[in-house]
Amino acid sequence: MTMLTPSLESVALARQTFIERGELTALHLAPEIVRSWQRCRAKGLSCDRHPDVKESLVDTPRLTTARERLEEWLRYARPVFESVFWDLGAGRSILVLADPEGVIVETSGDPRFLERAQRVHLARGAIWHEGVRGTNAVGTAIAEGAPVEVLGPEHYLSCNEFLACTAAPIFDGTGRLVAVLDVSCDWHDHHPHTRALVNTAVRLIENHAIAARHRGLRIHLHRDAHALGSFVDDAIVCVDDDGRVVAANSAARRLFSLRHEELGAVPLERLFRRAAPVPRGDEPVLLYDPQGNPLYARFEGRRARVVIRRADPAPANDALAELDTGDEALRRVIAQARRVLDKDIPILLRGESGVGKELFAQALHRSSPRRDKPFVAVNCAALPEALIEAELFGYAPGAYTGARREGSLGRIREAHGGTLFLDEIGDMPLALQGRLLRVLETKEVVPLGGKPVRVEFALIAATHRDLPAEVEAGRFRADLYYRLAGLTLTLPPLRERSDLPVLVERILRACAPDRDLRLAPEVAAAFAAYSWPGNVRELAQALRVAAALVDEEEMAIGWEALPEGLAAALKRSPGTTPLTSPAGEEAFELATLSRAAIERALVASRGNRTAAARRLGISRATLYRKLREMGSPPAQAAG
Ligand SMILES: Nc1ncnc2c1ncn2[C@@H]1O[C@H](COP(=O)(O)OP(=O)(O)OP(=O)(O)O)[C@@H](O)[C@H]1O
Repeated sequence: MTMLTPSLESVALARQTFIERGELTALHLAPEIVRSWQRCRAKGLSCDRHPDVKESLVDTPRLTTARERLEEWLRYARPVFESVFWDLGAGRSILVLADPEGVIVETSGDPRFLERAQRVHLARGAIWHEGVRGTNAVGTAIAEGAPVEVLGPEHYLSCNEFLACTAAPIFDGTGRLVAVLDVSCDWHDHHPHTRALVNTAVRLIENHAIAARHRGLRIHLHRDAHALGSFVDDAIVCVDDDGRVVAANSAARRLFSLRHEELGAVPLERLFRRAAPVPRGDEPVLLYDPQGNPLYARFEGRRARVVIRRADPAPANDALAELDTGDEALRRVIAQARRVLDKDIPILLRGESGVGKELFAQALHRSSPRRDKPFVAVNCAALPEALIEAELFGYAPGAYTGARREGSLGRIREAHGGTLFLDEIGDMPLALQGRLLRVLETKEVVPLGGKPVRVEFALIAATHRDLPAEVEAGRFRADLYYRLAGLTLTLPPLRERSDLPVLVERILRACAPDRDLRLAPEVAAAFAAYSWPGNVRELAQALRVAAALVDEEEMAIGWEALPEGLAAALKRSPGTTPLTSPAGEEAFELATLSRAAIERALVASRGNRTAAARRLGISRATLYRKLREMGSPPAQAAG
C-alpha cells in the first residue's frame, strides 16, 4: 500500500468520515473539493466503486463525433501541448483533453504513465464526468466551470487516489465551455507549478482560438503598457463591423463583467468612455474602463469604421488619477498617497530632478478636501538665504529697512487652510530648519517683529537629495527630517517607467490638442531606448519643441522636429528593437506567438528572467530553453 504523507493521510481519513457520516474534519480542503464531495455524497456514490465499462466508456461512433467536434480545438491545443508541457514533471505526466461531457478525446505524454492511467480508464473514450467517477479534476472542473486541482485522496474514488490531476475548462469567445485540459501524474511526481502551467496553456489555447476565429477588429487590452501583447495575459475583445462586441476571452469577460448572453449585443461604447476613432498606428492607446481606470489597448485585425470611447480625462476632482498613465510603480505611489489624503500626515516626495514632484504635489492638493484652498509652493533652493526667512514667516509692518510698509503675511500664512509645498527642502539652510521645525510643532508662525499667529496647513516637502544621508552628514536636522517624512513617496525616474508611449501621447495632446500628433516609429523606438537623464521635464520640453517645429500638415514627429542636442543623444543611445505584436490576420503560429510573448515578458521584467518566467507561467528552465531555441544570446535576451 502507498505510504501517505500525514496531510494526505488526514485527507483520506476526512474523506472516509465524510462519506460515512457527512461530517468534514479536514479544514484545509479547498472549497471546490468540499462542494464536489457533497455532490458525490448526495448522489450516493461509494468511494469503493469501480465504474463498469458500460457506464464509463463511450462507443467508437460517439468518440468519433466527440473528436470531430473538438477537431478545431485540438488544432489549437496540440502546439501548446508540445511547446509548453514537455518540460512538465520531467516527462512523467500525461496531458488529457476532454469534451464538455467529460469524454476524453486525446491523451499524450509519458508512455509509462499512460499505461498506468489506462488501468483506471484515464484514456481515450473514457467518461470522467463527476457523476461517474466522483471528484476528479476533469469532471469537477466541468461542474465548477473553473480550474481545479485534485490531489491523491481528494479523489472521491479510492482507485484514483494515486493520481494528482490539474484541469482547467476551455471556453470559446462567447463564454461557452468547449473542452477541458488536464495534466495528470502520480501524486509523488506532482509539481506545484502545474496549476499555473495549465492555466497559462488554457489561456494560450483560448487566445489562439479567438485570433483564428475572429477576423474583424480585435482589441488587446492590458493594465500595464509593457505587458500588452504578451498574448497570455491580454484581455481580448472582438468587434463586428457595427461596433458590437461579439467575442471576448476570459480575461476580458471578467474585466468588463460581460455575460455569455450579452455577447453580440453589447456596443463597444459600453466598455470605454467617450467616442473616438480607431487609431491608425500600432502604438498602444490609452483608454479608460467604465470605472475610470486606465487600460492600454492595441488594435489588431481588420479595422472597421468602428468608433470607440477613449482617454476620457479623469474626473475634475481626481487629479491624481490624471497622473496615472499606467506605470505600476507610479500607480502604487498614487494608491499610497490616496490613503493619507484627508489625514494630517506630512508627505515627503523623493525623486530625481524633473520626475514631476511639484506636479504630483499639486495633484495631491487638488485631490484632497483642501482643493478649494490655496496651494503655496516655495522653492527653498531658489531663494537667497537672507530672504527665505521673510518669505516664509512674513514680517510685521516696518520690521526692517526696505520691507513693505504694510508688512507681509509670509508664504506659510498664505497657505493657511490649504497646502504648503516646500520644494528642494534638502537645500534649506540649517539655521532656518530649526525655525521651520518650531512652526510645524507649535502650529504657530512668528513673523519678524510680530506676534505668534496660529496656522493650519497640509505639508508636502520634496527633494532630489538623499535626506537620511544629509542627516548623517550633519547638513539636515534629524528631528525635522522625521517631522517631514510622515509618509515618504518615491517617484520613479522616467527610464524605469513602463508608460512612456502614453505619457508621450498625453503631452502631445496637451500641447497640440487639435492635431493627432504622434512619434515616427524610429523616433518612438529611440525614445524607448533613451535613458532620459532630465526625466519628464526633458521629455515634455522636447515634445513641446517638436510640436511647434513639425510641419502643419505632418502628423508624425521625425528626427528633424526634435531639439538638436536631444536628437544627437537619442541616436547615440543603444537602440532596441521596437516591440511588435504578431500580425492578427496571419495564420497563428505558435513559435511567433511565444517569441513575442517571451520578448515582451523580458522587457516588462526588465530582463529579469525569473520574473519573466513567472509572468509567462513557465519554469525558468523552460524559458532558458526557449531562449536558446530562439537563438538569443544571453545579453540580448535579457533585454
Ligand atoms: N505627468 C506629466 N505630464 C506632463 N508633464 C509633466 C508630467 N510630470 C512632469 N511634467 C513636466 O515636467 C516638468 C518638471 O516637473 P516638476 O517641476 O513637477 O518636476 P520636479 O520633480 O519637481 O523637478 P525638480 O526636482 O527639478 O524641481 C514640468 O514642466 C512638468 O510640466
